[in-house]
Amino acid sequence: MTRVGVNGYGTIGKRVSDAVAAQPDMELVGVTKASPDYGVEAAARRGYDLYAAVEDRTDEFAAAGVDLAGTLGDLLDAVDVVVDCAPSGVGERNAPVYEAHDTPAVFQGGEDAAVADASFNARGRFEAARDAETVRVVSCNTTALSRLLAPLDETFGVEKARVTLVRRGGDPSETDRGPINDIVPDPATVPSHHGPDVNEILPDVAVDTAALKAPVTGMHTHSVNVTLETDPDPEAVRDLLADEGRIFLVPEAAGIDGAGALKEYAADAGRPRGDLWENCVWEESISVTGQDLYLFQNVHQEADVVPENVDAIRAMATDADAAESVARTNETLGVGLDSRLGNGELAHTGLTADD
Ligand SMILES: NC(=O)C1=CN([C@@H]2O[C@H](COP(=O)(O)OP(=O)(O)OC[C@H]3O[C@@H](n4cnc5c(N)ncnc54)[C@H](O)[C@@H]3O)[C@@H](O)[C@H]2O)C=CC1
Ligand SMILES: O=C(OP(=O)(O)O)[C@H](O)COP(=O)(O)O
Repeated sequence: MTRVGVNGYGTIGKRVSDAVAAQPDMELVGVTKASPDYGVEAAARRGYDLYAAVEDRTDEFAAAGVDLAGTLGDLLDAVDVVVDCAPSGVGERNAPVYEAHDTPAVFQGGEDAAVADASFNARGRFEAARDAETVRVVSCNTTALSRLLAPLDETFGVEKARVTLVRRGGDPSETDRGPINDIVPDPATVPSHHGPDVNEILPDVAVDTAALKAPVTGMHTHSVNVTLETDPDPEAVRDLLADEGRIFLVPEAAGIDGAGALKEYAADAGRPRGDLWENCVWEESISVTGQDLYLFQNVHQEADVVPENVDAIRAMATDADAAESVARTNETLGVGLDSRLGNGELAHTGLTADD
């Protein structure tokens, strides 16, 4: 049983906590909060022990009537692995604390690659995390690109990938984010961090990325062009991607035309928080002209890194190999939406079309 703590209970932390708690081979020892806000209620409802992320703020919790099991240091001493889900850049500041407690740590993609011994994606770089003291799960966009480019490279060879990322401005709960009335190159320079970050996972894949931010909160959208080393027909690409457990081919017949309908579909399928853990590749967008493949994919930024965090913990703390870990994570969370509509079964929800 791997004992896990989660430091930072925000968008990613609360999802990683639930995913860890669902694993039969992991125990969620507790989560930290930086302040006694509404997140405290969510943790309490799930029965998670609460620790203060910042020692000198324990009085705030007492004043709000919130019971604490201890502080971050107590949590670190009680776990085999801590998952840092603090805001971007704060993870780097937390790193010496983890080291002082001799606690292996998983960081998130908002941190620079240098924060950890290895960058991680289960599809491309599981073994790199084996026995590492520190691992960084790459960002949501980088995770999605790695999941897509790894099988394309293995099967058809990637000569060069060019990706334009239209990033959501902020998460739905982030009222202070933007833009609210523009589409902004972000960064205006090329490449964005995503291409070099993909190379932390797939060092031999040539990839250029350019990124913008748009006034939406639901999902990121990628416009992908990959020059392959062969010229497969679109059917072969479709079949390849359909076999990837963490890619959902959005079927044309579903009438799903954007992030709003995708999120509605996920909620209807019984997904917690309407989460889409998979890359959502628009099936009808898969086009091949000679060696050039084109497609669109959507990425639920709040969710796709969650199964990767679970696998990163397993890679660091157990002997499980990539296939075993991914299968177990997918099974326990219910990752893998069915592209065939109307088959009377809503993927992995336990619901049937009659419910
Ligand atoms: N939200 C997203 O779309 C994604 C975020 N990430 C990365 O995940 C990390 C976390 O991001 P979010 O969950 O979005 O942030 P968030 O702001 O939603 O959550 C961070 C939480 O950490 C708490 N916190 C503040 N100071 C802390 C400290 N010193 N120690 C521990 N916790 C502290 C905050 O109160 C908050 O509850 C970042 O590195 C981010 O780049 C990665 C993929 C997607
Ligand atoms: O990891 C993410 O995006 P990224 O892959 O564009 O860095 C998350 O969506 C967080 O991005 P943010 O830094 O815009 O909050």
